[in-house]
Amino acid sequence: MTHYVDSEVGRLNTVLLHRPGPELARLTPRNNDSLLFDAIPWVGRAQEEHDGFAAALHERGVEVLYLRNLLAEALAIPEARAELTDQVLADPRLGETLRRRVADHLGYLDPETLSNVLIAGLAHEELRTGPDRPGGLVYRLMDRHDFVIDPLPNLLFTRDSSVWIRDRVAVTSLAMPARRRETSLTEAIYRHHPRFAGTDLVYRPELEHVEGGDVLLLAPGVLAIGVGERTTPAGAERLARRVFAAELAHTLLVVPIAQQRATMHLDTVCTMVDVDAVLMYPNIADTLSAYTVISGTDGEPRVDGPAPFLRAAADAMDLATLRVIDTGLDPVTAEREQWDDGNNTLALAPRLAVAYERNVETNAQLERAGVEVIRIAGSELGSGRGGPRCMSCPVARVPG
Ligand SMILES: NC(=O)NCCC[C@H](N)C(=O)O
Repeated sequence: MTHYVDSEVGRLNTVLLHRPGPELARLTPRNNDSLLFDAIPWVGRAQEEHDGFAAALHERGVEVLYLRNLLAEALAIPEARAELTDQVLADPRLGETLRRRVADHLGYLDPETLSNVLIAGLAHEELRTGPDRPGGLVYRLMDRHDFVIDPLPNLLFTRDSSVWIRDRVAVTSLAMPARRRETSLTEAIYRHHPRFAGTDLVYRPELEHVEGGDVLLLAPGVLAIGVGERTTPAGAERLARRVFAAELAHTLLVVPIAQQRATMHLDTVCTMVDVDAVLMYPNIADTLSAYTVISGTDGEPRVDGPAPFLRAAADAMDLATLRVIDTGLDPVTAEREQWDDGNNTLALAPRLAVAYERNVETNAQLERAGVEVIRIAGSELGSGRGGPRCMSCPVARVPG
């Protein structure tokens, strides 16, 4: 099995998705902000929409791996099980008594049920306690709406917790507390699942913050990385050092983006739809800049710039120009469609992209520019503020 990704647009062979499940049913008006959702999704409809997304990929010959299944399979391996339960039990909120109770509870679960609990979390009332099984002071003082193990509704956005760069995987370091535990699951899958035996990790969750939505593989050997609300400049520098040391890339473009929710990741404003074309939010196309980082002869990253992003990218990619397809014909439409993930397309091959159907103008722009658009429904999926690219982690693409 070849796991290899060196571009955004090489024909997609294998992708990692997460079909949303009970973790979405944990969202309430009390917790949706801290869990990074803008609304309370209708779970059944979100699942239907996600199945539509997966079916569109299947129809085009893409192998779809589901994170929930890989996790359950990995949890059948004792080391993986021990690591993941220890990690949950290390939560300092628990205290000794509750920690013992949770350990008992998890100890009885089969791998599939444990996988579901690690994803959906454990609610206060789901933990069996009683005179013979006391929860202790911490449990007594918990609000019944609190979670003993927090749910991971953003696991849906598999792009962010790991990124394949050639034959290595970067397990990222997520910035938001609500998402941190996601990478313990992805790391366990890559380290323990037989399918990924022998895969080297080029980045790890304990390093400086880097999120996958900020990493674009512009061309073989050329990465762009957004720095803003999530990925930090220190994270970008660390990733540069690691990919240079492993000879996975020769150039990394560091792209500052506004530190706000609408532009939380670089892929919310820019995705690639052809080897020489990006779909880009027009309100920033002319102002986006990039620092070009290359590996110096002494191994230290050498930094040039800033320069306009489109110029720096074309130079690094050895192109005369990088074509820009912009989202929306007027600034208001562009702003609305950018918010609804119009820019966030997933390329299945050059000039073939999956996009949310609701972004009518953006999709028409893509078609005018010669890109075939596979439209999917996303009214419920979009409540987490992510589109087709955010919801997919390419594991194998035809090399560029
Ligand atoms: N690459 C992406 O833009 N992913 C979308 C992440 C959305 C999620 N609710 C978050 O705030 O992290």
